[in-house]
Amino acid sequence: MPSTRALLRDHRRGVLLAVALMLLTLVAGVGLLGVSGAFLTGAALTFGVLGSFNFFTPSAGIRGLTLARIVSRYLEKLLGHDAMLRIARDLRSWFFARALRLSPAQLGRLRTGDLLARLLDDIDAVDGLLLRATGPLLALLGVGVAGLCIVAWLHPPSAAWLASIAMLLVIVVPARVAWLRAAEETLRAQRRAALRARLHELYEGRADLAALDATSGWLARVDADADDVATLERTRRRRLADAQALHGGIAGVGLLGLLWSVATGFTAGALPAAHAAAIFFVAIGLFEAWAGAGLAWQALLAARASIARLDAVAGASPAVDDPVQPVAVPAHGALHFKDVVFAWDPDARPVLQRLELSIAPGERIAISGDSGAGKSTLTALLLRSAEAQAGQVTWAGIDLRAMAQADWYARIAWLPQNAPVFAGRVRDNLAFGAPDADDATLWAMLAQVRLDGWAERIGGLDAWVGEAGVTMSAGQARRLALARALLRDAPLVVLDEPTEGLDHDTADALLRDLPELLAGRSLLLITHGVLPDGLVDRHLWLRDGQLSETAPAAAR
Ligand SMILES: Nc1ncnc2c1ncn2[C@@H]1O[C@H](COP(=O)(O)OP(=O)(O)OP(=O)(O)O)[C@@H](O)[C@H]1O
Repeated sequence: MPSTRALLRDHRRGVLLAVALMLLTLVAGVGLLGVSGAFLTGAALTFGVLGSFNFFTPSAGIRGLTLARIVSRYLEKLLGHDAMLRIARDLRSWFFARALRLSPAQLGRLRTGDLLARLLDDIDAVDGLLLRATGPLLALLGVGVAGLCIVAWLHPPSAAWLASIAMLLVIVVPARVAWLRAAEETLRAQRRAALRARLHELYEGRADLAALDATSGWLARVDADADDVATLERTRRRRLADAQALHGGIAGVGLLGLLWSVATGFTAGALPAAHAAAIFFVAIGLFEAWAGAGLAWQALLAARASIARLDAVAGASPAVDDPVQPVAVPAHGALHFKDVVFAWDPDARPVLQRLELSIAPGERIAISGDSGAGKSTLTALLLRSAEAQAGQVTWAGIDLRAMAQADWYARIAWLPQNAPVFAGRVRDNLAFGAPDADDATLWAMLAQVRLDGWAERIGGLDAWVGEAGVTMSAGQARRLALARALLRDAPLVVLDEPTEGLDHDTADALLRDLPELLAGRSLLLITHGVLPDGLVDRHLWLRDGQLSETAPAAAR
């Protein structure tokens, strides 16, 4: 799906139906006014001369138009909301899926709150584009053309006057609310996103901000952001109110002119009284309907600004893409980094420089190195969230770039540095690793990571753990994430600092148990710690972008 507009086009049938009903409602409303006006005037003028006025045709018309208006309004709301909700649903899942293709580094350039604003505010502005903006504008045009045709048929001079007033409204109203305001709408969307991002960061960092006594400073920034948004909203509302006032003024003058025009026609004998009244009331109906144009213009502008924001994320090319015809990924194999060069920034010094690494099936390797040496970068290449500028990474002799990402992930059990604990049951947190594992397997794994006592205490596999593991210690959260990774039946296990947050004895015991937990699978262990004898076959050190078997003097 290439763009937001393309997705909207997919819903055109439902939207067109709703817009047609919108038009029918407007036409019925304006027609009702015209026919009622003509009917009452005709009836009043023939009062007492029964039989000289046809009551039946207009009263049937009134009943028909009233009914048509009620039914079409009901159906318009029903179908319109249905179409809008479908668009919102599809837009959200489409945007989410498109954003997920981007690498963590690409997404990391956006603030989470900004991403959230795109997912909520911008999609809110766009899902109603067709039914709050373009649809109403088309319907207003349609009812205008229909009304003018009827008036032209009854009395051409009045139609000419009405058309001139309509032209004036078409120029004045958008000029006040919409013309040259695109940049302001973009700014408004950005400010709203900034406010949401600031609030999100306040929530996420609330404990640190409180501990540093910085909450009030942060709240002041939230207030400043909120003021910015409020100022822009006020300006927008003022413009809309101005446009409505202009509309009211022009419509008033238009109606006076029209009164004069129909009165002249009537006195000249060119226009029957009932027709004069019909023209006058049709014009009232049209002006009332056209009063909605300002809001529709504003909605159109806001939606366009939001479409640009959505497409900026959804249209971005992922740093790493799947090949057109992916190669099947063998279930077992050796992993090779061959002559790999990688820099996060093309102008910066490469983090990895002609790096060589091979892990044979079942081999266990540890990699250590100073902070910032490039250990996580190495796992990023392994996980294909970044692409090497030179050299290649292969599995069973096949370049990872020839594989579909999802197929390759099926071969890896990965424990990242900041592995999350999800709000849910203990069972849910483990099930990501092995959706089909039975309770006995889950308990056995909990015992192996020494979490069985904790799980029993809190109520077993169905006990609830709070978001981000708030009900757990850091070490428990780490072990739960480790259990999740180890439960995954994959030939290559990649553990980034598995013992971080654990006390020395627990860490040591866990590492000693690791060979048994691996059960013959390959291991790439990133660690700063001291390893028990026999855990790994080779311990490598990452320095200056290359791996060596020689430990730095400080580590010996
Ligand atoms: N997404 C990124 N964008 C730009 N630079 C990055 C990115 N990730 C890491 N770097 C840079 O690459 C270098 C290596 O970082 P990396 O995280 O791989 O080190 P590390 O060895 O894992 O460190 P630590 O032991 O502290 O986790 C650092 O200089 C870091 O600033």
